[in-house]
Amino acid sequence: MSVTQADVMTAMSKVIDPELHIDLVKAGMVKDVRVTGDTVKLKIELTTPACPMKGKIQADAEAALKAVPGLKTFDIEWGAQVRGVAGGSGGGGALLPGVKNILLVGAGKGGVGKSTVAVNLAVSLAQHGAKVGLLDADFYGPSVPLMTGLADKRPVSPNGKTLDPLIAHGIKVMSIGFLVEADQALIWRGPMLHGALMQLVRDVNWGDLDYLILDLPPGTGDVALTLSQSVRAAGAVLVTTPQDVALADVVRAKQMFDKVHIPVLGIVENMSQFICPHCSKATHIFNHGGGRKAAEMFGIPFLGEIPLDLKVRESGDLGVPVVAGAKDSLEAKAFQEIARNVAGRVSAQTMKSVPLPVMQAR
Ligand SMILES: Nc1ncnc2c1ncn2[C@@H]1O[C@H](COP(=O)(O)OP(=O)(O)OP(=O)(O)O)[C@@H](O)[C@H]1O
Repeated sequence: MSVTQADVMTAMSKVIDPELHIDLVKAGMVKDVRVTGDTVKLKIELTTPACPMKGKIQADAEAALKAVPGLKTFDIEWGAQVRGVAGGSGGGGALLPGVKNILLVGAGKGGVGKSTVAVNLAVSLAQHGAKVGLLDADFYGPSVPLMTGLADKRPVSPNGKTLDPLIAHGIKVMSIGFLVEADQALIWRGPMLHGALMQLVRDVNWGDLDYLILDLPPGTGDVALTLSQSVRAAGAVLVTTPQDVALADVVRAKQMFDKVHIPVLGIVENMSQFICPHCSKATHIFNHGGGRKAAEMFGIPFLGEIPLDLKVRESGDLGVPVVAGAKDSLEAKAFQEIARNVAGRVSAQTMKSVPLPVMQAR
């Protein structure tokens, strides 16, 4: 009994991507199917290199191929092609045609670790193989230059009009902190802030990016409003600390994004517990579970929690994010898992807006 391409496609159409709730064939992930006798070679192209479901998809795809009658061996090549929101053209639209997905990192109030999450998320996605940019739009306290080790560097303009982003830890970086003195930015409001943000978005040579991550100022809706008028963000990640009082801030932040029609991808709980480096006992300094509670309250995903740890603070101050400097630490692993969860949520978001490709069996 000889195996056909149709048999292979039928088998693949039974494998469901658990994040996207759609089968691999309908999602256009199955490519280059070549059958030779009782052997098949094919490529499965995931929607992000940081796919949180790769293990499950791989196991299910292999089981489906093993069940094809007459098929003895198979060889799956794994790849990834990040898709963009806005009907596939990418969330950057006409303003940033090379940018597929714009992700916002926000918080209801300052000091909860929003910049720390934005930097580690960006570096972690790049470590998975994605092309990533990080734009520090926290005009009132830009900390990205310090956290990426670029505090004493300045971007250059090769043509006198646009700026090249700086590069650190595999990501492109731009910050208002590279361009103005800290006390200058503090007084910006309304039109000035709008103008400065648009410059950082439009007049920087971002090039082709899978993800452009924006570190937003805490609390304020000004930046989110400006962005929602010019680009289509794939969604926002909300950072909170676990205490009950932080819940009120998360509610405010969620309402702000709802108002400007930016979907909230999920909540990250930072400083969720302190693990004693001597006895490994967990202490819930700021309580525990507030982020999860907020996520349940809104019916949005809980993306994960980061412990309170000296390494996270020290690595931030040293300009080497913990996912780069202490890859195997508990904290880095927590950030990596959050990055995969975010990438998965973005893929699900793009599926809602991308017309599904027509699969052509060869
Ligand atoms: N999980 C953590 N463990 C230890 N220190 C942390 C952790 N997360 C953040 N920090 C530290 O807390 C301080 C504030 O973090 P960060 O600048 O990321 O917060 P933020 O919410 O962006 O603040 P702001 O909006 O005011 O700029 C930093 O010194 C950072 O290194």
